[in-house]
Amino acid sequence: MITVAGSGAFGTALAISLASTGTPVLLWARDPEQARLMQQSRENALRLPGIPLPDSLQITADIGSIPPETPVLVSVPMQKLRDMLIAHRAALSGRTLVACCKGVELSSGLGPIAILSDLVPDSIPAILTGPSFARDIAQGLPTALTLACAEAEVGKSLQKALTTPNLRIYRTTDTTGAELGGALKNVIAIAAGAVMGAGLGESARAALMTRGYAEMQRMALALGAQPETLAGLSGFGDLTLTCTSEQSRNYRFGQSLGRNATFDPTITVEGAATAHAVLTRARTMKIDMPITAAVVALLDGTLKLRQAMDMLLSRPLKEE
Ligand SMILES: NC(=O)C1=CN([C@@H]2O[C@H](COP(=O)(O)OP(=O)(O)OC[C@H]3O[C@@H](n4cnc5c(N)ncnc54)[C@H](OP(=O)(O)O)[C@@H]3O)[C@@H](O)[C@H]2O)C=CC1
Ligand SMILES: O=C(CO)COP(=O)(O)O
Repeated sequence: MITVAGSGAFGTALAISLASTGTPVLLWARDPEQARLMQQSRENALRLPGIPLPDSLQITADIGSIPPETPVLVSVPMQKLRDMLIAHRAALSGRTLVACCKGVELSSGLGPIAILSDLVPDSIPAILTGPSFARDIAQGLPTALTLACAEAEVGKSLQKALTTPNLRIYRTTDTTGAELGGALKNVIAIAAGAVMGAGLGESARAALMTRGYAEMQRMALALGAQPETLAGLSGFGDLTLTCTSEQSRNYRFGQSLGRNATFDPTITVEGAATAHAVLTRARTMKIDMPITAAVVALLDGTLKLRQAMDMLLSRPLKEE
């Protein structure tokens, strides 16, 4: 039995994918009414409408019903992870916990692995990340993700348990690289969306993605990540997906910034809070992250898009 805690788009998609092989899967939704509706209608009409839930997928609002010692995929937005763990740590203790979120916590500057370790110290923390849209996974389209766990044997067993015919899992012990790749690419995706929304062109986007990747590497390597992890699915792979697709909420949010348009505040946009958290950390560590700084200035309204671009373009010329 595998449990997914969090019935958003990604949690539901992972639960559908795992259950599609016949594996018993429990999906926990915090809202009893939503759980009842999903169990009855066999659909997550709120987050993944139109995709049926397989028979071996059961929905519950009772987190205490998760069988002991089985792994739990924790799939809530990054800025909600702490509250969720505090509320439910008794039910989650003593097991492998796989964070399925991308970001850096604004209040602490920590990533999901450190938060899991702090709040549920008797758990084994891991992270599942990489290029994938929830709808693609739920529809059974081919997808590859990275599973990072510092305990190599636990990582191997999770890799096996989470692989399906359409979902190929690679593993690493580099949790720092995996979580930073997934967090930082969302900030660059906002910038890429802004550039495209403002009509600055695909050449500008390619430049931004490449220099954004350089920026991601500077921060991640300084924090101990392996360069191969950044070059893999969780870094370069997810950067590519998120900066080039309107399926991405971070990208669409960036587009709306570029167009000076409004964006539905209820939509999860991980890169916004993460940009602020990362810039604070970068300043303390004296790491140059001009694109992240430009995104923060756009978000805070201290620069307009054209001014942010001028700031990036007028930086001193240097070697690549
Ligand atoms: N969507 C995607 O394509 C992908 C998403 N991800 C990552 O997955 C993570 C989750 O995103 P996603 O599923 O899309 O988000 P959604 O916005 O679709 O859903 C968020 C879910 O989190 C739940 N939630 C929020 N706060 C809490 C809380 N305190 N306790 C319990 N549950 C809570 C919400 O419940 P409620 O409905 O009751 O508010 C909702 O079910 C993000 O970090 C994202 O980057 C990764 C890859 C792909
Ligand atoms: O992380 C994702 C793709 O890998 C999903 O991106 P968004 O959160 O921008 O929709």
